[in-house]
Amino acid sequence: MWIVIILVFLFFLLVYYKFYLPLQYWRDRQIPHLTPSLIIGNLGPVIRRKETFNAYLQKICGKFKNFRYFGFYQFSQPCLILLDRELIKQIFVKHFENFTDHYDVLPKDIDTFWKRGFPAFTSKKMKAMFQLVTECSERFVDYFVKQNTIIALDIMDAFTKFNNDVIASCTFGIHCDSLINENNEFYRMGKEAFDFSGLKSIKFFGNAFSPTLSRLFRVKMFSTRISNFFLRITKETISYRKQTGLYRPDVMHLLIEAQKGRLTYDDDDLVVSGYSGIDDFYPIKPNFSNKTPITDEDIASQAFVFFFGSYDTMSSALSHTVYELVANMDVQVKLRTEINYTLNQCNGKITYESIFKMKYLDMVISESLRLWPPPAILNRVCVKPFVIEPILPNEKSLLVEPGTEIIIPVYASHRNPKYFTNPDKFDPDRFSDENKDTIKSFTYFPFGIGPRFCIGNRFALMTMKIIIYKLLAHFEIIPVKQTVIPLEQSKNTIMLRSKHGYWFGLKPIQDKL
Ligand code: HEM
Repeated sequence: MWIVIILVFLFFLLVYYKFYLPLQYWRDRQIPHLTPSLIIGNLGPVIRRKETFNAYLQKICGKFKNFRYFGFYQFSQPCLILLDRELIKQIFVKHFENFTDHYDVLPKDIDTFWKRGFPAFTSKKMKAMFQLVTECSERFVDYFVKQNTIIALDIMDAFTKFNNDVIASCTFGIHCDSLINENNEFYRMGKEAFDFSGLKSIKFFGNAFSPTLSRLFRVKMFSTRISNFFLRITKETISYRKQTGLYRPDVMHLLIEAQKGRLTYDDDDLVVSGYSGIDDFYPIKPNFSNKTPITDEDIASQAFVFFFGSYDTMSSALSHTVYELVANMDVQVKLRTEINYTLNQCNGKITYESIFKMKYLDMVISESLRLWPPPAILNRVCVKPFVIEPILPNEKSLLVEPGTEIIIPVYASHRNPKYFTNPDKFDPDRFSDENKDTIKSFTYFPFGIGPRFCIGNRFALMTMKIIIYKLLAHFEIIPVKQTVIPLEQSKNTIMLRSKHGYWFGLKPIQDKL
């Protein structure tokens, strides 16, 4: 009997300390916040699938629009959502050293080389990779061109295969043709690693929303089979290149050079990758040095980080761009005119420089990333105490404690009518030379902000531009019977996803240049 009473007492004590007390965090500090529910915090409408994560966050940001920040609970985890541009700048840029961490699903022990200024995507190195991406794009487009008929397809599935081939080629130096052979090991392993449905979704969202719980239950995101696969192909590649002296201008080459202590830096003869690209923060004078020896395991982890960073983001960004081109046929026609003009200028063979000179292509992609940013939020974790001094009436000084998560609601900011007029309208002209200066700083963040921005941003923009260019040069992209416009977001996932998939038709253009 006593044992039962003690167990019940301990249970309530656990609930009190682990689930009830943390939910008093913002109330105790008199910070504006939404009233949370036990265990799920403020995530109720998302968990109950009443609203999409994006729509919900956008709605509550509107509710707190007169504040610079507000408190939120992801399950029992208190976090701070920033709305004020100046505060975003302070935390993500000026005082970055207080907020160097972020929550993600990558194992914490991966020392991502970005922290040490690894020069993977300088312009010179990208120029070398341009050829590899172009080859993948040509294979992708040829696959459909050969069918010589109107093809209805789920474009996200096709882009996932395309991205798989690009990363396999540019990172690991492996040739895959995933549209033709979707059974290739690289594609299968990638699919398995990034399949966040079923039990994996609990792991994924658990880790993103409640790292403490994930640590408690020792959640492991990627199976040993997957880690072994990436380690094996890395070791095979390294050994093959060492034996044969093979040179390929890819990320694996750079990592092997770093391992040998021979990594070269180039002065960045900058070709601006696009409006969304983050060139200002790029570590042009990199300080990468291998103080500790780089093992094959380190190389495999870095290569996997690139694969991981690009996997969902690329296919999502490309699918939403295609969606907008179908929903806005006038934009598609205008973009094709620019493509045909450029093709004419460079005698039918695109070059690195010509791709980056295409202004309208850049405007279309920038606008698509505004409306549909693949990661809908950015986060940082406080590592050193930081004080947010009061500015507005009723504000108090807030001590941000280590461990507190800080969030920028990117999707909500990109659709905030205060920053973007008629925010739900797809309007590439916002990014025209005449208009782009009216976009306020720290309101648009498709690739993140501050020193921990997306290391692959230039590469992503280059790849997106090449494949959209190639597709539109060969096909009119049209709605088919499964196409649903306007796009309705799925409530079954926190990822940005259309409820009805991304079905479109590729109609060959007969009178090509
Ligand atoms: C359209 C495509 C992409 C978008 C929209 C995107 C966006 C982002 C964003 C928003 C972040 C977080 C930045 C921050 O917290 O400030 C990020 C991080 C990152 N991205 Fe990308 N990304 C894309 C493609 C890529 C590609 C192609 C690669 C690699 C080749 C890549 C590699 C990474 C890496 C390594 C990180 C950092 C991960 C970490 O430090 O934990 N991304 N990306």
